[in-house]
Amino acid sequence: MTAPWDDWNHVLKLDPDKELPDGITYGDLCATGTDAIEVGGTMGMTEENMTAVIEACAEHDVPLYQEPSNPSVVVDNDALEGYLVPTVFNAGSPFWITEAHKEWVRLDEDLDWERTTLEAYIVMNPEADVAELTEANCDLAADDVAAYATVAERMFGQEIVYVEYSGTYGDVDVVAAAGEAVDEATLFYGGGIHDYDSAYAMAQHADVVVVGDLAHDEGVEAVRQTVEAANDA
Ligand SMILES: CC(C)=CCC/C(C)=C/CC/C(C)=C/CC/C(C)=C/COP(=O)(O)OP(=O)(O)O
Ligand SMILES: O=P(O)(O)OC[C@@H](O)CO
Ligand SMILES: [Mg+2]
Repeated sequence: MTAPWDDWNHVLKLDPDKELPDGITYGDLCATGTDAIEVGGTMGMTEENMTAVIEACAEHDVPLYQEPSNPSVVVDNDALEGYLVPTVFNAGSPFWITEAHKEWVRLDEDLDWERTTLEAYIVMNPEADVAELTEANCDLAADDVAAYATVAERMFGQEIVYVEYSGTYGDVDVVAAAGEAVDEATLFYGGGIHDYDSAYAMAQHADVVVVGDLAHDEGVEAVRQTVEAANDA
């Protein structure tokens, strides 16, 4: 069975808690050629700001996914293609591995399984909000990350493995090791991609590169270059 992300090279992650650069619209960002948009972030998420970004992107022709950071911000919106729900494999607290998910299932009587897929995160930047929140053990060598990727794919049947360096550019050798380790799963890489070369280098090893802050800090042309690199790699 094929999933949409099997065909993706590039994802744009928009943070509802961050502004866009002056003169740039969500429509401009949707038109960069990215394969999909994920709406999410760690801090400052609300149903209201999530919905505002989803609605702003809805009229543009790009697949739209919510990446909820906790069960209370999951929004029901027809514009969404689906939900990409993190689980953090190297979290220090089980809340971020399965407990938040248990609460979601307990409280949501009508969970949309058809449109819900997990992302098996391996969080690598100790300075990132996501690392602090989840108390992630980021002290991992390339072989640790590769082994986590295998655990995610082979033992937990995960479709998406996500090496997350949010806010900083990662170690290419680590991403390469994860790339070697996965077979059927789709490998996402995110963190610090800021131009053609940084996107191209990671896209050599990851199936999908995720670009976040660049959209908020630089804007359309910079994002477009990362799309080009992801497609060239
Ligand atoms: C069960 C449900 C519906 C949700 C739980 C989902 C889980 C386990 C979330 C934990 C990890 C998390 C908060 C993911 C959000 C996506 C992410 C990693 C965003 C990047 O965040 P940062 O760049 O660290 O934070 P800011 O950009 O917001 O500062
Ligand atoms: O914001 P950046 O550093 O591009 O990271 C992208 C994404 O992986 C964040 O979850
Ligand atoms: Mg961020």
